[in-house]
Amino acid sequence: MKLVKFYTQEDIRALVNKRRGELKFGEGLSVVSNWSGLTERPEKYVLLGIPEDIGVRANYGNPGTALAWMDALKVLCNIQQNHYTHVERIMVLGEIDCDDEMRSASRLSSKEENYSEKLGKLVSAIDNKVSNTIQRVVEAGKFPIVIGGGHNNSYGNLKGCYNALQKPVNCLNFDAHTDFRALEHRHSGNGFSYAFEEGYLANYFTFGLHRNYTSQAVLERLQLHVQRIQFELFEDIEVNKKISFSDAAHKAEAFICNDTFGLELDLDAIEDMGSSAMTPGGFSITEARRFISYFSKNPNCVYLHICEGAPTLGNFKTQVGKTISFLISDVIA
Ligand SMILES: N=CN[C@@H](CCC(=O)O)C(=O)O
Repeated sequence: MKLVKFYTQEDIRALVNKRRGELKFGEGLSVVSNWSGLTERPEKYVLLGIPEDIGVRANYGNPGTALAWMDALKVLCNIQQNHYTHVERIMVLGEIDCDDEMRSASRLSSKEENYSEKLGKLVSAIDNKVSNTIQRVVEAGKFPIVIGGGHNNSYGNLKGCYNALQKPVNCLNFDAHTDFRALEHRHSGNGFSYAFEEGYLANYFTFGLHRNYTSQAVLERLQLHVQRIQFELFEDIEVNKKISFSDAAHKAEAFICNDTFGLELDLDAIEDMGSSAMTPGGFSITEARRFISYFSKNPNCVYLHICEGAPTLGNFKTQVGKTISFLISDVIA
């Protein structure tokens, strides 16, 4: 099983639009071309893409998340390299090899019997690749920045951390949805419920949950585990103003950040962002940047996953990659 397609320096340089007198980020961005030696590398952050949308399709959502990674990398390679952007802190690993699964998914007809379950099996195959890869990166003492892909990949991130660290980890999720759906076939709506059920996820906090898109069944499931699962509604933060953004963030921090945790951001939490579940009412890009910038710098944070971006679904195709690139640069700055 091939886990990762490692990128070469030439792959990265080919994405740069050179301009005389300027140094673009991609001109200084280093790559790691195999697993050996990762531990010795000086860069803390390891960038990795997951070009798949099978999890979203298996969750009856709109496809398109497979394209977010390359769009984001292209934009990142063309931001400026200067003393604020710190290219020396990050390296590119490459992408999870999803080719076989994407090919198999494209051969399935949505009309055929057990279509979603068949997609779910392909999602499980990607889960294995993601968890093995994250395990290796975390074991090397590095901080993975993972660009999805669907939110199904939260499961592989958490399992990989569990295997590397030999303990369940907490998770802080900036998201309109809990993705704590039923333990049916694997898809983008049950990454956290599966990780919780299988013991990889300890405490879980969803920041900015949309009340209109959370079923009563999910709310009751969360309530069963109130000691370990909490959320703050988007409406209470931004509409009713029952709690300020910073008080809600501090509540999440107290619940999650006193132990090892993963940080997840679903782009569908951001207003008008191209994503499977795009919303006209959500957080601003600047709020998302402030959140990720703050929490990713906590010493207990072990990875960041930015997911569900679907450039072709948005009003502004180029803005998904640019938003992801802002978020990556906020982490390393
Ligand atoms: N990861 C996203 N999950 C959401 C969104 C589904 C959708 O695409 O509409 C969910 O399952 O509710």
